[in-house]
Amino acid sequence: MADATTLARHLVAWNARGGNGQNGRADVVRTILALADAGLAIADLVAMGPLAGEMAAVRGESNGDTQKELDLRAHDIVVDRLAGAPVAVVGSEESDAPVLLDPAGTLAVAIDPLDGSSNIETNVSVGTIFSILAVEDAADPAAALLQPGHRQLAAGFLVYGPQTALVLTVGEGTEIFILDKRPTEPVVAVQAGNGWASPPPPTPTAEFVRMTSPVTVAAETREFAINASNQRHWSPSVRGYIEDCLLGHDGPRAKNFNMRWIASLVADAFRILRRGGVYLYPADERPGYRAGRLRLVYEANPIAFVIEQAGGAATDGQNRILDLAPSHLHERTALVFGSRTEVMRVADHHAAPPLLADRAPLFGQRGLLRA
Ligand SMILES: O=P(O)(O)OC[C@H]1O[C@](O)(COP(=O)(O)O)[C@@H](O)[C@@H]1O
Ligand SMILES: [Mg+2]
Ligand SMILES: [Mg+2]
Repeated sequence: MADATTLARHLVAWNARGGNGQNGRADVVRTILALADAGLAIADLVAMGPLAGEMAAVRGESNGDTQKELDLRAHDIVVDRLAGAPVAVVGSEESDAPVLLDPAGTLAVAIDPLDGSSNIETNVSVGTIFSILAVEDAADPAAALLQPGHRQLAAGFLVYGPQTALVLTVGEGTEIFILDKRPTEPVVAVQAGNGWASPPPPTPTAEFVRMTSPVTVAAETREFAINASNQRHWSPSVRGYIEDCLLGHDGPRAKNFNMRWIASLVADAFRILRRGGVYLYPADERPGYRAGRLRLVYEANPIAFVIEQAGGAATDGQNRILDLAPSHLHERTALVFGSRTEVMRVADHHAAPPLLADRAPLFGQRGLLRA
């Protein structure tokens, strides 16, 4: 359920609680509103699909990933909107080097302008992930992007799905806002002789409206998310964990599990926020995947901040994501997040990897799914 509070009102109240601009909150507010504005424009583009052009057409390559038309358009929209905010630098998935903006800006933004690019042409949810950090050295603003995730001032993501949703944390819990595009009725009273033949038309709006309560990730779950087509590349720890889930009621977990994989991190994260679950994108032995697939600075860190603030957990299998020190903007990491007890169980498997051949009726030599 939504309450009447808009994103702007929510942030103005947060700023007031912090002393109205005495501690840099006003700059964070302006930056979040600029990102929300970018989200509106990207949502419109996504909704147009092929009517707006060949959004899934491959246009280039950046940091080992292909860039599609919508990736680049989303990047341009974000940089354009952030140019009017107090932002010194943007570290984007779609740009090898950080993009320098206002030299007097106090903030750095790390961004995945369009997450879930493999879904663009399929009418499945995609999104935008963002992280806001303080610039500490005005002479080298890009250094701010390499702070560990626990130093994020704010983070969140947008999902362009059946609903356009904005998930946000400023370090005081996690909130969900839903885009409300219903027109507002005019407040002008129609009186005889006032010149109005009929009421003025309703004003179109586009407001993010807050859901009533902060979101909490269920501690327990029976649902996991992993790209199972990579099973043959997984480590014994990951195989052991997934095998236990697949054995269901008859296995060591003594309960049946469901599986979901949307292949849009934002959409999988949104589902986990709403009904629990665990997401795994582990590292594996393939070239390009040995440090994982997802990016620490603009994917894992903001998702981890949002999930922790909602009571969940996020690790690389062993270490807390928010404690990792990035060495470069496009660094990859393994990522496991979601329901706390389940994330801890995955960590237990990493701490004591099972002997695969001894224990794996599904994946071992004698298994149904031979490794
Ligand atoms: O295609 P795969 O290997 O299943 O990977 C899917 C994952 O990759 C991502 O699409 C990576 O993000 P980008 O689309 O921003 O590159 C995640 O959203 C998603 O969870
Ligand atoms: Mg992404
Ligand atoms: Mg992307």
